[in-house]
Amino acid sequence: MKVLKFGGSSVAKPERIRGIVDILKGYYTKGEKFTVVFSAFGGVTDALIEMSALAASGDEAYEAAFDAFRQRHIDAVEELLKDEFRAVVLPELERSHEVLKNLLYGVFLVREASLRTMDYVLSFGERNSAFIIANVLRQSGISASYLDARRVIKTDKAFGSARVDFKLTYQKIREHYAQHPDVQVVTGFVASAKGGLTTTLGRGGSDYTAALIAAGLDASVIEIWTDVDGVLTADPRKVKRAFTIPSMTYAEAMEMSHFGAKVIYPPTLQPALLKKIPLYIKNTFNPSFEGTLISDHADPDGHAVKGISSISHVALLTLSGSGLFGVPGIAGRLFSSLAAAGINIILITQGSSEHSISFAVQPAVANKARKRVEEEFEYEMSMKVISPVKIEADLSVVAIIGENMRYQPGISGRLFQALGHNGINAVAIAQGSSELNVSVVINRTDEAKALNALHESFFLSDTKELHLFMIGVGLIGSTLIEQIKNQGAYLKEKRGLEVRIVGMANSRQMLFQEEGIDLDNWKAALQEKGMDMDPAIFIGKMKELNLSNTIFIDNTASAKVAGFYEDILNSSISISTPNKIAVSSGFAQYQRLKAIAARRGVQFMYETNVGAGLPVISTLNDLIISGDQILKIEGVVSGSLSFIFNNFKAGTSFSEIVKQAQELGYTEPDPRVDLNGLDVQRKLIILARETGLPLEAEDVEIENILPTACREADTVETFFGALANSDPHFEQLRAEAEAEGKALRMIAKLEGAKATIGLEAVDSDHPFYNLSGSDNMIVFTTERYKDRPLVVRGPGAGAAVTAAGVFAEIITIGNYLS
Ligand SMILES: NC(=O)c1ccc[n+]([C@@H]2O[C@H](COP(=O)([O-])OP(=O)(O)OC[C@H]3O[C@@H](n4cnc5c(N)ncnc54)[C@H](O)[C@@H]3O)[C@@H](O)[C@H]2O)c1
Ligand SMILES: N[C@@H](CCO)C(=O)O
Ligand code: NA
Repeated sequence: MKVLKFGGSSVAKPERIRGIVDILKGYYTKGEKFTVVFSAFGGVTDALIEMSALAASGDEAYEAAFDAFRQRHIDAVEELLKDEFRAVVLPELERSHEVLKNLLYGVFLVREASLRTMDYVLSFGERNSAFIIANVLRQSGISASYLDARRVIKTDKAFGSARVDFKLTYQKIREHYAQHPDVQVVTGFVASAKGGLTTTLGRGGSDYTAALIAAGLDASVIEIWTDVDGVLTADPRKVKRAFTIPSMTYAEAMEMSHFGAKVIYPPTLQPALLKKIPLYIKNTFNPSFEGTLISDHADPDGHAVKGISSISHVALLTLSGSGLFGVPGIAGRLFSSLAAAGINIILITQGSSEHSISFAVQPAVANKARKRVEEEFEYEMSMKVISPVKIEADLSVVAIIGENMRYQPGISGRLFQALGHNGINAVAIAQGSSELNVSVVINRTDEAKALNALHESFFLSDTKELHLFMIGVGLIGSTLIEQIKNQGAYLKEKRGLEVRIVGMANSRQMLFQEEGIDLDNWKAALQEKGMDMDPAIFIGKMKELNLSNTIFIDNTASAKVAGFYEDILNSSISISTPNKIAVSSGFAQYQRLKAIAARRGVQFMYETNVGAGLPVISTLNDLIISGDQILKIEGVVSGSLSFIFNNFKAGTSFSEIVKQAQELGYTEPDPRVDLNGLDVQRKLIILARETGLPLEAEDVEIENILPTACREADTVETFFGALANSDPHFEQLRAEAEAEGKALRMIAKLEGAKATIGLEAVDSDHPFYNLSGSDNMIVFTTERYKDRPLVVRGPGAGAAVTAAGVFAEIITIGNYLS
């Protein structure tokens, strides 16, 4: 025997009831034996409560509410039943409506709706629905009859939430079903007490009805039909990628429901649980879907963590002081005082130092709880051995739930890593030794981020979403976007990474789309839908969205944007940037940013600051961490200057070649930053700092090659004019070098603490002589690479290689985040 139960949402509309008839016909034609329990039509119980409340308050509007109730059921009959059935059902229904109408009139007259009266009023909801549906089933050819559960479910007289007399109930159920072999269509929720008084079973009552009948009949299975695909791994309103849990244990289901997964209310399923009757949660709107099986068996191969859940609003209270240590009875008094005040405790934690006990309650009772506890410990507080109770509000509890956690080390490590990498602070932690759930109290603003981060870490470790916020969509930025777009499918399929650009901005506009900006149309979207750009608002929005796996990308050359790094890192958001300003400004600032990133456990990456995509900074860091001593760093580190001098041959003009370098995307947004040595200086400073030298800009000697008129030009255009005037000067330098068989190279050098940048004419046997294109070449002479130095060489500027360097960092950070 199978017991099925359909909730209110499943029978809210006549067409849904037709769907149920199809499902049941399927069972029936297969010859399966079943009985089916119905809740009242969706919304009916609330309507009955409301009309009684109106009547009890003397408001005649109850009549209109009753009329609507009556009409709704008559409409359903007319829609679902043919004439011959209607002729039987309607008069019956009208008789019952007459009783309800009189009952409400009585309530109206005496201005009172007691729990006892209410139970009777509410019973009309389930009685109507089960009665109507029983007839719809008969009409469809199923041999079925209506069972008013008051005949079999027997309770005491605790109206509103009556206690079941199990022995009597099971006996009545067995007797009834023995005499009625056809399909019994049962009213959920209602029962009766001695003297035929109508009672109800309280919250989750129809599930309870189904469980009682299943237990009474030793049913093989219970199916709870609802409007979702079973129990999901997390609340789908907060975690978009939540999915159905195929199977779980009663204990797990119990834990999930404590944390607000509203699919079932497990206490009511206790009768079935005691008899180990398995339970399916099925979707009326997706009947072929497997749903969730809840049974006695832990699935040894299943996920260690079955679900992730949360309680959105809690307050944490802490009792602390020397008066707690080694004094028995403190916890007893604390919790007794709260119990006496009727305060429910959600979570408790005490460290073994016994210095403090923290417990979470609903925020609404936090002040009352504090007051009660302070009364209880008034003496100890006056003696100053216990401190006043501390309240922390605006908190949430998130929990991971699963029976198999018990057998697996590393689960809590993973939990805290996922929280930590997303910058979520654990305010308090609780785990019972049953190891069925680990609960963490966090700030409420982090709730959704925490749920998503945990969900990703435990269920989707092979697919992860990165959320990028990108300022600067010029040459490098737009190239990066193109690369992300082209590589998207590969990353998703092969690396399980879904890269979304959630925020983007140029100096004029900014755009946010939580589901990810469409990378085929980002330019138009930014222009048409973007709002006025303000970096402070951009960063504020990024923090407010508070998405898991957030990465900030700065593709500008702006000092203003770089000024926000401290704030961003402090918000536990990782950064990747080709912008050299932050790292090459004051040494103190460089150190501070590094320290903040380390403290917050986030990444601050800027490999493209030197040699663009070439592995220069990472190589240097590898040398240093492996204990090598850096003796000298020498290099051509400007891609544009390299290109310019590599291509500056007889018959060309210097200014023309600078223009070409600009057009090829090698130069800084203002090419003078390359020509005046500032860009090279920044790179040398960065390299020196990575070796541990507290180098400042003024410590670097730069040979200036740019004539004053060029340096002082107002705009980039006037600069090019001035540069053309200086062509003869550069031609003379070139010709002199060539005459000696040499080539001009702008060389940066760091030896000991001495940092210099200068234009040198190098011989044909010099390693820098043969550079071509925008090549950079960095030569590390170290204790281990002394006779033959370590060399990194290759194109050191250009949109594709630079963007690719940033892209690689995004992936590195993404891998780190999970
Ligand atoms: N070109 C290269 O080969 C190369 C190599 C390594 C590093 N870089 C660095 O990459 C960065 C970007 O270079 P690019 O060539 O793409 O520059 P670009 O001028 O083409 O683009 C800069 C972008 O930043 C935006 N921007 C500037 N200031 C802003 C502000 N205050 N707020 C918001 N947006 C702002 C602009 O609107 C534009 O979208 C620079 O820091 C550069 O040093 C470039
Ligand atoms: N303008 C820079 C880009 C790379 O940082 C260069 O020419 O090297
Ligand atoms: Na690099």
